[in-house]
Amino acid sequence: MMEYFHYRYNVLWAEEIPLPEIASRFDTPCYVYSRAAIEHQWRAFDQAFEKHPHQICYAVKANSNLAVLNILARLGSGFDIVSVGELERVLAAGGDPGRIVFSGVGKRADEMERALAVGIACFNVESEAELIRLNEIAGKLEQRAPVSLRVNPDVDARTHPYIATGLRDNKFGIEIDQALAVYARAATLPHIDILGVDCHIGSQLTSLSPFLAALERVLALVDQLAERGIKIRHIDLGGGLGIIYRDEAPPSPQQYAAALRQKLAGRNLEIWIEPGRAIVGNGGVLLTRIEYLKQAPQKNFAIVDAAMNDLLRPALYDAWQEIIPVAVDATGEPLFFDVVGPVCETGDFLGKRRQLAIEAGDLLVVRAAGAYGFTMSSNYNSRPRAAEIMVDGAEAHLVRERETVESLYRGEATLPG
Ligand SMILES: Cc1ncc(COP(=O)(O)O)c(C=O)c1O
Ligand SMILES: N[C@@H](CCCC[NH3+])C(=O)O
Repeated sequence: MMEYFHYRYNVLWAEEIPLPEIASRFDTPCYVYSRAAIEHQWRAFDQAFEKHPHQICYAVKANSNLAVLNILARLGSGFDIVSVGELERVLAAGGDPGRIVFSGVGKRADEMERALAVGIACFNVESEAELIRLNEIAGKLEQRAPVSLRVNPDVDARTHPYIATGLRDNKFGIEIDQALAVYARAATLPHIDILGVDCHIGSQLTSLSPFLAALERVLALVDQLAERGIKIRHIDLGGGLGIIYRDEAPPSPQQYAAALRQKLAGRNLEIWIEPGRAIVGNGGVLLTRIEYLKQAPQKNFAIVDAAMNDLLRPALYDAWQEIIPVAVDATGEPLFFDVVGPVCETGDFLGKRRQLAIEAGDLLVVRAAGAYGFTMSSNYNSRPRAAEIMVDGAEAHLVRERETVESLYRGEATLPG
């Protein structure tokens, strides 16, 4: 009798829909998400701040599937966006514009206009030039733009260099030493309303100390601003709390929130945060089928139907994500395999040297793929993007169709003549 994979340790899937059933209904590769897991994580953050005034602005870039956004909107979540595309997705999913913060170093004029028109909660402004542009556009619309300045606190997040954002060398934010001057300028601008101070130091952080170091610097700035008559209502500490992929031991949302609450005790400051990965990362898997096994004296390959275009993290960051067979009745000797996709790049792998007892045709899951999985996927090698499935109790819903091959060239043209 075939037993079906279901989740172990840190993931909370109440559901037990057999993944082979999902694969045969929706085909592979596909992303499978759990509503229960996503809701559980959002609530964990929300409850952990207890009575301290707070706002959880989920970072849409981690997973922008409409069903995911809708689940969070129904919980009353805020959203952190970085483009007008993300803004429209949040609105389409029923998100409240009054709970949206807009981050990013390169906001275009049309993006600012649209965000002002729908009445977002706050722009996290990343440079003086952006501030000036926002003031002009808000003026044209006869509005005042709500603003935090994103400061770069020069704190080492101790994460992969590609996803560390809070060091002086990174492109993000305004150097904290210059922040006072930029706030003073902002205070003179007629169409800018100063609300807060923002920072985000990086992603997949596995210890509290960089968050606390950044918060201390931000609080010192808040005090200096108060001395100059500039009142700050909230601090936005960004996202970045890490998850378990392998053997990391990140703080829980409870530990994280408790540490922040302690630092903010006695201050009249709301805390806003922008977690992405920690809300959805462990709420999703990538389901893929083995096309071929290729065994050689030196090396074995499991060639699967998902590839770097579906899940880029291993190729881009050398990220390790657990890969396990769906069926747990495997017989046969486990061997070491590189699990690779069909894309024509040597860097196209999902995992290296994984000990697996598998056969061609078997299903595998890549775990912790709910964040930065589908959202970083591409059509490289003209591969259609995978389907996305949401498991909700005893039901599995198709929440984004697999792309068709025809959709890959819709809107393109050959030259006339
Ligand atoms: C400004 C900003 N906020 C929030 C996030 C979300 O980060 P994470 O998914 O690590 O929580 C990011 C990405 O690192 C970001 O750049
Ligand atoms: N895409 C990255 C995280 C970057 C976060 C965006 N600021 C990852 O998969 O880990």
